Amino acid sequence: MYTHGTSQINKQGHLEIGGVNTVDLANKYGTPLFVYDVALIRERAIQFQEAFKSENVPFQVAYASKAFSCMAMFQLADELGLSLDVVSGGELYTAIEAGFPMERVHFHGNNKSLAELEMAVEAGIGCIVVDNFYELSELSRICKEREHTMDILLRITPGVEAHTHEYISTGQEDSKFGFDLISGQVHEAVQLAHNDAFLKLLGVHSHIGSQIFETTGFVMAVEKMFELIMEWKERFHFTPTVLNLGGGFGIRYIEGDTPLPVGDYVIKMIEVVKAKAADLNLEMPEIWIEPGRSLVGDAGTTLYSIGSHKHIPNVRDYLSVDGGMSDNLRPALYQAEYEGVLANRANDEATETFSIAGKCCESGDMLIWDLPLPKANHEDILAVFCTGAYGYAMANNYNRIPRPAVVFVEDGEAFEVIKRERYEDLIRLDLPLAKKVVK
Ligand SMILES: Cc1ncc(COP(=O)(O)O)c(C=O)c1O
Ligand SMILES: N[C@@H](CCCC[NH3+])C(=O)O
Repeated sequence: MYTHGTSQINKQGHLEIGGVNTVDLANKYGTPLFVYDVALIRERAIQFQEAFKSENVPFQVAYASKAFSCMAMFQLADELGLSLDVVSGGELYTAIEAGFPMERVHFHGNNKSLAELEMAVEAGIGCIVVDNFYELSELSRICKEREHTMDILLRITPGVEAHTHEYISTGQEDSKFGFDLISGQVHEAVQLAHNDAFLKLLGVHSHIGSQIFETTGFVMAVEKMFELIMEWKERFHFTPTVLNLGGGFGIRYIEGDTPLPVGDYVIKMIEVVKAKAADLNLEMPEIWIEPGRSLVGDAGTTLYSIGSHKHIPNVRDYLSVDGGMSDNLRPALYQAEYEGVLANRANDEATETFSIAGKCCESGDMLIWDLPLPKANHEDILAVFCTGAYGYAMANNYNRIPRPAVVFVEDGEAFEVIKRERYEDLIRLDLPLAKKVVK
């Protein structure tokens, strides 16, 4: 079994996470169930922060909350001294309700609504990452009306293509995100923002993509940024004090995935920024990053109850579980791959090969193809690893399947942080047909 974080197999042969028996968790909270290894989240946050501290560089590590957001997660992020990257009014609202310090909130998004911008300004958040000209002018107006000065970054698409799935690659020229560099629109944006009375332009942001295993793309993005900085210095007398290099640090989902230790990405970024700043005789800027997946991804495990088994002679064995694309859209959306074990028989030898199907009414609702497992049936619990990022966050009610519960585990204790949806929750916003349909 792939052991990571605090996961291990206990004396009964059960998968244990955070010192808690996952079979007990499944019995107590039901399945599907997301289980988060809090110690692993802490460890990752500390590794990112320590890398910056070891190089004595001013920094912010902002948790990209789109990976998994709920009030308890935001409170944990606060406790860990992380900043918070939000991309919608909903994420911001969750942060406000969680009591997250607003000065450490950064707001992203390629189409923030006017109501969202107003909400962010009124909440007094720390920074807005401006994505386009429309947002720039509307934010300027909103701040002017309120005589509120807002710190901003400009998001640029540096023209760097990350080696990852095309749906999660964001740094290339042909992208919906940010100001384009090749056409020169970024210069116009810098000039406008720098001259604005109520916007304080701190610097620039780039996010080249997600699930990245190497540092080359980040290095290229930094190099591009410094070419721009020299131009802005000369043309507009503007020198950024903040460079935000985004997130995207990869994790190991399956054997063969080769992420770097998180500190290595940071050290490499610092090395190039320091060298470039020294070369060009510029002051060292603050470096901000925004990890999502690498903070919570492999800390999450989903427990499912196994149900039906379909054996097709000489073709395949399907084992169906009580969740699927409703709690993990990634296999259907990105052909993402996962590993899993039987949580209740984690030591048993894998003698069979099963393909794990979800229960949604879609042939594409497959969680794992060809998973080696012991002979399994409806009495078993399947644990799927590394579901902590973009799992619950992208969960949905397709087929009116209620979304699972989420528990945090640490030091032998479990805390429910999101309740399981009930059927009543599914119809909470439904309204009955107002009048009889006239035929
Ligand atoms: C702007 C921005 N920052 C940070 C992230 C977090 O990425 P990841 O979860 O891969 O670290 C994303 C998502 O890809 C993003 O779009
Ligand atoms: N949701 C994606 C990543 C997109 C990240 C946001 N820009 C995933 O599961 O890999």
